[in-house]
Amino acid sequence: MSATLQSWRPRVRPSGTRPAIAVTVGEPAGIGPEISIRAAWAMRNEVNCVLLGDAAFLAMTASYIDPAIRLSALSLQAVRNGGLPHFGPGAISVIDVPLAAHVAPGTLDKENGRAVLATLDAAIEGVAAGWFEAVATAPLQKSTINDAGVPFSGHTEYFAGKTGAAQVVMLLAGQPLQAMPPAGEAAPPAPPPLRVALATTHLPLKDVAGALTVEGLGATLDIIAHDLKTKFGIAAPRILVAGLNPHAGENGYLGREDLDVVAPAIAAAQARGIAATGPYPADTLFQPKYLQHADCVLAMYHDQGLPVLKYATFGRGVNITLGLPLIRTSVDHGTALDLAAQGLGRADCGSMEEAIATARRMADAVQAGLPNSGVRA
Ligand SMILES: NC(=O)C1=CN([C@@H]2O[C@H](COP(=O)(O)OP(=O)(O)OC[C@H]3O[C@@H](n4cnc5c(N)ncnc54)[C@H](O)[C@@H]3O)[C@@H](O)[C@H]2O)C=CC1
Ligand SMILES: NCC(=O)COP(=O)(O)O
Repeated sequence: MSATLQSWRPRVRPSGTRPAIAVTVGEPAGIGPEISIRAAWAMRNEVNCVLLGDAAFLAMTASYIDPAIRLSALSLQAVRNGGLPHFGPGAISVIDVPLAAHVAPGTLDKENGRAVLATLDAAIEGVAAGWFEAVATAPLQKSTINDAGVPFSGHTEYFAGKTGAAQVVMLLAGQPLQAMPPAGEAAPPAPPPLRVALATTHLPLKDVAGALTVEGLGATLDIIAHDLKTKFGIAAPRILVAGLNPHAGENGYLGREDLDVVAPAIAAAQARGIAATGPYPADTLFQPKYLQHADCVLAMYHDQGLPVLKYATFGRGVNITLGLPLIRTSVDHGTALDLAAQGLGRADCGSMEEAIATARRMADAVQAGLPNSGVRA
């Protein structure tokens, strides 16, 4: 990727236009193509979703979903030569990134692994070139990319590597579901959105403790505070930090990391003006009485934070990569090969719609911070 950091500076959105958001359609044998098409079509009046994937395969899929859906295909070279055309909302734009092999829904084929990666590369290229304001990614199958011969642990790490980001943070966010009130009673106020960031991402559990350092956690807290301000419009983000060990280490009797690493990182962040507190025992941290006074929880590892978030919000959650020089959001679920194998119409596209809507809100917040921008978040 040849883009310099300067070239990531977003352009001012022309007034009256829809933001262009790249949507990578993910693993072709999974539900990604279907939920990408459905979400792009449902949201076409607010967002110009540009699908990145195999144009012929997407056209066939769209025709089975609903013959009324219109797609306009472009070649990547045409966009490189002439920029992204300003189509209206009557059709979804597709930039053709051809697959190598026929797709059998539900059945993985490593022959297509590199084509999936090529969609990510095209999305990154398009943001650097100013075609897109953000990227929303449908789920891909990490194992297929590895089977295709490319070591790959996730979009998060891949986008970090390709954009030269020194450190990134995975954050999942969603609106918790509320129980229905008894008949005749008013519903209580909606809870605030739950945001859970991770200090470590796709790492075997045995390696987590060794990966936590005072400096690394400090950089993670800096990224969360910075991006919640600039991309979410939260003026002074409040971050609750979970401990690593049971009971946050029980004063050193259940592990020293909370005393020796987590607490000093929090103290140093506080000295830099960041409203971080903790470490709190993770098992009791996720209670409304704490969460209502917080903008984000920082969990120490993947399965400490994400089961809580997904239990509360599955199907409407969004995965956001902080610390990148671009906006990248994704769904809260995987490729659901089991559903894809059964045919179209089984997958819920709520999380994909929320990923696109979140990317749009973040793009609006960035636009609101640009000089000469008329857009307000
Ligand atoms: N953003 C991404 O690219 C992500 C990719 N993955 C990848 O997906 C692959 C499969 O992961 P799994 O752990 O099997 O999780 P999965 O999310 O694909 O499936 C878990 C269960 O949830 C259901 N499910 C998932 N999405 C659904 C939807 N939209 N509507 C209705 N039901 C849905 C599935 O049918 C299955 O029963 C792995 O390779 C994993 O790495 C997982 C999470 C995120
Ligand atoms: N559990 C989240 C996940 O696996 C998604 O990872 P990424 O592909 O967004 O890095």
